[in-house]
Amino acid sequence: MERQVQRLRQAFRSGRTRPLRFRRQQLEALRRMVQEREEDILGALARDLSKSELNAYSQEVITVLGEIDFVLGNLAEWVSAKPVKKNLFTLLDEAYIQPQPLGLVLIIGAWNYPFVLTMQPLVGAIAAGNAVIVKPSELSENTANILAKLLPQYLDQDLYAVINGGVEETTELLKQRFDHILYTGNTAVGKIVMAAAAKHLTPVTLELGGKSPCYIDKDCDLDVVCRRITWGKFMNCGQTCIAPDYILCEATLQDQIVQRIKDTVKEFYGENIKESPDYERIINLRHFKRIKSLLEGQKIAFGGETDEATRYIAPTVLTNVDPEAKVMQEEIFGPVLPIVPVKNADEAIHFINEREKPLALYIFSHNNKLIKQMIEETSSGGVTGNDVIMHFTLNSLPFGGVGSSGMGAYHGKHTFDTFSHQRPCLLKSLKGEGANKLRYPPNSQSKVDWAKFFLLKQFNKGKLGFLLLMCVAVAAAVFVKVSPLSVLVRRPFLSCPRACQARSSSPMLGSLLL
Ligand SMILES: NC(=O)c1ccc[n+]([C@@H]2O[C@H](COP(=O)([O-])OP(=O)(O)OC[C@H]3O[C@@H](n4cnc5c(N)ncnc54)[C@H](O)[C@@H]3O)[C@@H](O)[C@H]2O)c1
Ligand SMILES: CCCCCCCCCCCCCCCCCC=O
Repeated sequence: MERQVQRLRQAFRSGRTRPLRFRRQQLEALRRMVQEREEDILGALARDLSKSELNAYSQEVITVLGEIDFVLGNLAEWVSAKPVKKNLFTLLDEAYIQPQPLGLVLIIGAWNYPFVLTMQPLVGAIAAGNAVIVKPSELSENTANILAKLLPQYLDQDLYAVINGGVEETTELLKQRFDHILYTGNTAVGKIVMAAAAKHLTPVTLELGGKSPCYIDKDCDLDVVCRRITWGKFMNCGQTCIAPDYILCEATLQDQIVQRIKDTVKEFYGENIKESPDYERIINLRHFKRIKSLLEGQKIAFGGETDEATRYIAPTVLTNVDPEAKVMQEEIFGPVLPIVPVKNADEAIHFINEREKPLALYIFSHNNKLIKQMIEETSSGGVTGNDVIMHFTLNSLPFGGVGSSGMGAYHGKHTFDTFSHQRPCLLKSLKGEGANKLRYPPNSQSKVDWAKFFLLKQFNKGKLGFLLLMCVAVAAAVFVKVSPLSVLVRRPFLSCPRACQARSSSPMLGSLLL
């Protein structure tokens, strides 16, 4: 593994990833891979998660293709130097920010959306000019294997690699030095990743999880609210990082919510949910048993059916759930939706703020002021008002967590920035040395006074006008001193009373002028 890491790092040092043309070529090749091998990719997702081709395409493949197109359309602008505002000391200099690749980066993916959660970060890492190692989750082994097979067929093998494996291999990999690690997975492992990265001072982006609350205000259209919640909660059999984990609402709304979700489940998945191609399965027996155990002692309003042989758990809603119940102590990450009654929005805000910062927060209300108040008075990785999940799909929004739900963010240009060093550049001339006398020893009160004048923002309009005039004078003085045309202007300028006045007010400034 160490040799593989060194090989990629050497390839990065060749500088091959820096030209825009190369990066575009690799992204176009990645797009070709997704298009040409769509069947293989969809087949792997079906075997891993029982995802239908339509769901796998609309939830994962389309996101990756859209990201590639978006990045290709903007990359030339992103990689360009960005001129910045200057101050009086740098007026004649060139000042800009140059985005540069970090080097060799590591992307560790999770199993629930195994294609998009590895490929979407990869798009940005390539766009930023890095060499990349992708470590897919071993739990979605079919997708991991197809990535290991396909990526080398399309991308530069010296610069982009897939390393498969589980805890042991990932632990070994984390001993290596990377220039950035983007990890997607649970919070406990996120801490392991961060600890390993700290040994090399490697920056990390941690895309973690948590219990995403969903507050339903009494002033809303419950039919619409319950449709949207049903869609986002039971997509991928509830195995979505930003699925609404639990509902907070007034107790009087519970029965209406239960009935509407029940009706919507029937509309979405039919009478026999098990037969629906749109309803997936739990990833493995461990998670199946974990989720099933959360039902113990709970009042099941509807659902609750399970089948261990096929790892099926029916869409399930629990009512009057005790905040201390087991189902409220861990991220559910499955098709179980607890309802926890609260008196009002204020109590909901208090409930949310008493717990770890979630990855997402959802608020449903006709009252936009209330939605803004809840956003203002809580914290979460992201928010969607009057819907769920959808902030994930807008790549102008940085997608990430806060607190125990993660750090850093990606999607769109945010991925490019995550995998870039924004290098500040100031290019000066060797001319105009006179102006530097102000900063050279020996220091003096007048130098400090001038420094304060030039650098502190205590100007008033009069001072600013005088200052600009002085700048013109300094520029003219420099011109007079250095330009061959000075013979045409020296005589009148030298007789200028202001230059003499300035010289008397400060020997420093005077010497700058002449
Ligand atoms: N924020 C996001 O974008 C996002 C997306 C998907 C999932 N998630 C979160 O991920 C969690 C579910 O994923 P998961 O953790 O079950 O996925 P997982 O089991 O696939 O683990 C994620 C990655 O961590 C590696 N890993 C696991 N244990 C490790 C260890 N001890 N040392 C080193 N590496 C290890 C795995 O090999 C895998 O590549 C949930 O909390 C979910 O909310 C977050
Ligand atoms: C006509 C087709 C309609 C297209 C549907 C548009 C919305 C699709 C949204 C899918 C989003 C998938 C969520 C992935 C979350 C991954 C991170 C957490 O696990």
